[in-house]
Amino acid sequence: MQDTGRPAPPQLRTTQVDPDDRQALRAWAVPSRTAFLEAAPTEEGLEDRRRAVRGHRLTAVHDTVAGEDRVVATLRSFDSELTVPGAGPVSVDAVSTATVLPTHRRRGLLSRMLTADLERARGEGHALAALIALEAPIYGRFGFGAATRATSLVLDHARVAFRPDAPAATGSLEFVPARRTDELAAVHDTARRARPGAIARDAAWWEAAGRRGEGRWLGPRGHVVLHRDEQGTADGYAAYDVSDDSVGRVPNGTLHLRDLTATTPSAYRALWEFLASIDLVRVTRAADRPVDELLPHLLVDPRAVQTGPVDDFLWLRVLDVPGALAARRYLGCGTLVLRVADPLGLAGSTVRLHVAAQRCGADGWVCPEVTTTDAEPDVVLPVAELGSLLLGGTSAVALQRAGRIEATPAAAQALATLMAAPEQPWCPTWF
Ligand SMILES: CC(=O)SCCNC(=O)CCNC(=O)[C@H](O)C(C)(C)COP(=O)(O)OP(=O)(O)OC[C@H]1O[C@@H](n2cnc3c(N)ncnc32)[C@H](O)[C@@H]1OP(=O)(O)O
Repeated sequence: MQDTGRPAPPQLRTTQVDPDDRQALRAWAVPSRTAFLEAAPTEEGLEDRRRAVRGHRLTAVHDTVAGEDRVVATLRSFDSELTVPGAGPVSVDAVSTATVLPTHRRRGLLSRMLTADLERARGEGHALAALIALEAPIYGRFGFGAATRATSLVLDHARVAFRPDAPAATGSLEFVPARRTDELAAVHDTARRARPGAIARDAAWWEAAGRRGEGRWLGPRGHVVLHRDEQGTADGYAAYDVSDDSVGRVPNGTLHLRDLTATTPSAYRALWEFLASIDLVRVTRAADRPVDELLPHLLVDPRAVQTGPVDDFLWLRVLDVPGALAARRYLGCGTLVLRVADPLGLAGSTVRLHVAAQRCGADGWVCPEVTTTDAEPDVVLPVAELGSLLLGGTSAVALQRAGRIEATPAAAQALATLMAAPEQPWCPTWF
């Protein structure tokens, strides 16, 4: 692994924080919230945090400030699962809470914490690491590439009419208490296993979701509505908060959709139809929705749904090139030699990716053969670009035209065809 070139001053030391050590957790949480421009945690907030991060790896960098030991930088990571095209979930090192106090910025502390975590993850056999970037220019240098995108949407309820050929809304809907999350978790788990880009939500995530309040998944005025199919099995849910901006006697409510997950098109339609029919509400606003949202296709007037802006969401870091390429399945076929360059020296290698039609499964996805090779490459690319390509959300043709990968137009097209996936990758979960 390359050194960052900027050794931390000797008085800085790194520790691992036990979330059950309340004093250590507070010392860790306060500077991270300062860096995120948030207030120091309340006792209740700290307890929430403790529950959410139990079992996670919490790194703290300490400095001596005015004679006192202070945490000046933090990083959190945990083992999770990420769904890849055609093959379901694979293990991933999920990285979060990368913060450095403004007094200690640009001394290489993020570099030190992040490279140590990536090296550990690779050593433990993870082929991938993932994070959600607050600022886009930071993580490319660490080998992360933007792999999923998300968009906001506004639905104008007055313009909603479903097309006659839209899937019928069968089954039933019911409000469920926020704390009764078992069926919601089961619906989400089924959905995320089928959606490239989605990561797992653990029991602590759902436990937190079950508690209402400002800034939580379900705000103080929020509701969860559960959809069941005709056999009574839960197959979709929507969680939303509401606000009322009525002036005088003209109703002007807004529904703030926190989460809508469905495992069938019928449940999906039923949930949107329900939301659009709630009295006193004029619009639904939602953030972090998929860029290939189904809803406009179901409506007589697709412009009832206004989308944008579109932003990157999940960033992927390949830690093992053959492992990452072999983890997913492919719909095309062909053979390409890829030379992957890694600025941190963790995963650089040259591999032959061979996808043969006769290895096609019943579902059409093909299991690849991936081997290291000394052959001349068809495509030379930085590891960050491989992270962007892996889930099928970015086209190799675009990266070649932008000068970010070296390939002939024909080789870029062949790689784009191999990596293509029928759905845009989407991660609906902040971590
Ligand atoms: C996964 C997540 O947790 S996303 C949240 C990230 N955290 C935040 O946004 C909170 C506020 N910001 C911070 O806490 C810090 O400024 C951090 C964590 C972003 C950066 O920490 P630092 O210790 O200053 O980073 P470090 O000194 O290791 O810099 C590494 C490189 O990234 C660059 N870099 C760091 N921050 C930024 C930035 N905001 N924009 C562009 N480049 C940046 C540095 O210039 C440096 O590049 P160089 O090696 O070419 O000189």
